[in-house]
Amino acid sequence: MAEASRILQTMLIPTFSQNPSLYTTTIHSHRCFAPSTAKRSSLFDRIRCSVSTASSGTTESTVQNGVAWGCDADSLENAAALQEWLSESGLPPQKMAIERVEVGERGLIALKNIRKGEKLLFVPPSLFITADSEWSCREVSEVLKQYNVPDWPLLATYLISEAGLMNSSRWSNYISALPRQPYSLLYWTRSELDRYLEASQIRQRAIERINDVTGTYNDLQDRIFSKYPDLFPAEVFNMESFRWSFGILFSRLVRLPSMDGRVALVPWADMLNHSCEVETFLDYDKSSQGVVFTTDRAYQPGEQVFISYGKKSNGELLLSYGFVPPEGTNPSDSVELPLSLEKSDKCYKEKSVALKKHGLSASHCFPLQITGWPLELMAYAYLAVSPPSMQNQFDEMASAASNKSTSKKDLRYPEIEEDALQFILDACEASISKYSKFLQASGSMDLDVTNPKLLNRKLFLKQLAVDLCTSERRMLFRAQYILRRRLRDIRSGELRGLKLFDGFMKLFN
Ligand SMILES: C[S@@+](CC[C@H](N)C(=O)[O-])C[C@H]1O[C@@H](n2cnc3c(N)ncnc32)[C@H](O)[C@@H]1O
Repeated sequence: MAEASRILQTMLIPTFSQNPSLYTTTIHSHRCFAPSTAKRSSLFDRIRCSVSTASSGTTESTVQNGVAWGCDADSLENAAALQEWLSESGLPPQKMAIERVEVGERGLIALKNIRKGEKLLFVPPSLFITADSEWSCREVSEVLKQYNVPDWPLLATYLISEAGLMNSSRWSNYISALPRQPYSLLYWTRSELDRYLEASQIRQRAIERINDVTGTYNDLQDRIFSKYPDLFPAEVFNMESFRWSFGILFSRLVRLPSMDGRVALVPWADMLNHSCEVETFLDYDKSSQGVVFTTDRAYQPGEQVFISYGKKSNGELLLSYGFVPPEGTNPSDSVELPLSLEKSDKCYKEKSVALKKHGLSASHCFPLQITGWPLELMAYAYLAVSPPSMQNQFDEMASAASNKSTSKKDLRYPEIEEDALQFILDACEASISKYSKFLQASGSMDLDVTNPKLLNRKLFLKQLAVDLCTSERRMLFRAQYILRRRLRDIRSGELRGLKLFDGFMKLFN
């Protein structure tokens, strides 16, 4: 599904930050959707439905009245009109239909028995929206061509331009069935991010993303829209419509590996929800000349059909898609652990220089998974604790800490291993206490709210944050346990060594 990181690679503004390590296109599988989960999802979904319009009631200026197009996130009427239009426009008969579902509000359910290994969908290219799609308003497209606007901002502008034309756009049925307010951290206000996601590094990623979207809009506005006010009226092309269109792109854009990684909005295919249990993903099929996916499990009539949006952590799923899978169900889940060099370190300068040479800085985040942590994190820890006498190895350590390093050998410095593990443990425990503080306080948060819509929104965001923080803290607890065990083993080994040495000295004496 949406390859969110690509926005940062193709955007207009060269200063945009990049964090490619966190976004992968590969797919993972897992089991989830136990009955209890489904029950919670439907309750949760009910809150979500009333939340999609509720943010307009917030007092914060960053979330305004939203856009005039699209529909409520669970609307089936618009979805039915979309299905009809797609059939008339060349979508072949399908084995699935759009329905209200337990997971993801609306989704595709099987109408017939679907076998494992079956190809489904067959959406023809005439029904995709890509950077080459024809614009209803030619003049707008001519202007944008002159400025070589990259794919993501171009698609965002395309969507707004077509949406602004309402029924005269060829895509009006598609746009009407899109959520009016996509679930995404783009719609969280700064104080909501600060309040609910203080413990998680996803907060910073969300802030950067919001700034990127705002920066892109400002850049387009300054360089293009303000020069052609008749073609780009402010009532249509404004920050709010860009928040919407980027929210749609982040949650629905597909990268098609078999079309040289081209990005596209694929109506109908983008009604499929994500499951951590499946690995299958959307791609262009050259033989049938359409977007398809191949099922990796069987479905009975009435069951919801899923694809995978990729190997993404719960934080990344929240960031782009606005949901957090149930705890423990996402095998690709990871938490970012922030590490920093000690400012008081005698070699702070030399270590910073070594890190800089390899594209890192004196503070860096590394992903921890329930199964362990990367070699890069250990290398960074070695560097952080190494004494001045090891100065000759700083470069080697910094190189191994950067994921650009080609040699993936497991660096070992037995003389500082204990310090390095203790350094990681301290960082884990500092993080755990932030999460615990938030999770303990979350029970008593927001009770002063009197506006029911606002209460719904706050409860919904808080629940998402609690789910995210619980899953992130769980991985930190696991790392803490492994680190403590390793340290205990090292220390008891040392103790044994010391005792042996003592005994030997006594004998000698
Ligand atoms: C590509 S769209 C899928 C169709 C969407 N449900 C709709 O009705 O338009 C992605 C959005 O679906 C929802 N979604 C997808 N998978 C989900 C899941 N496993 N749990 C909860 N929501 C999910 C999220 O709101 C996400 O932003």
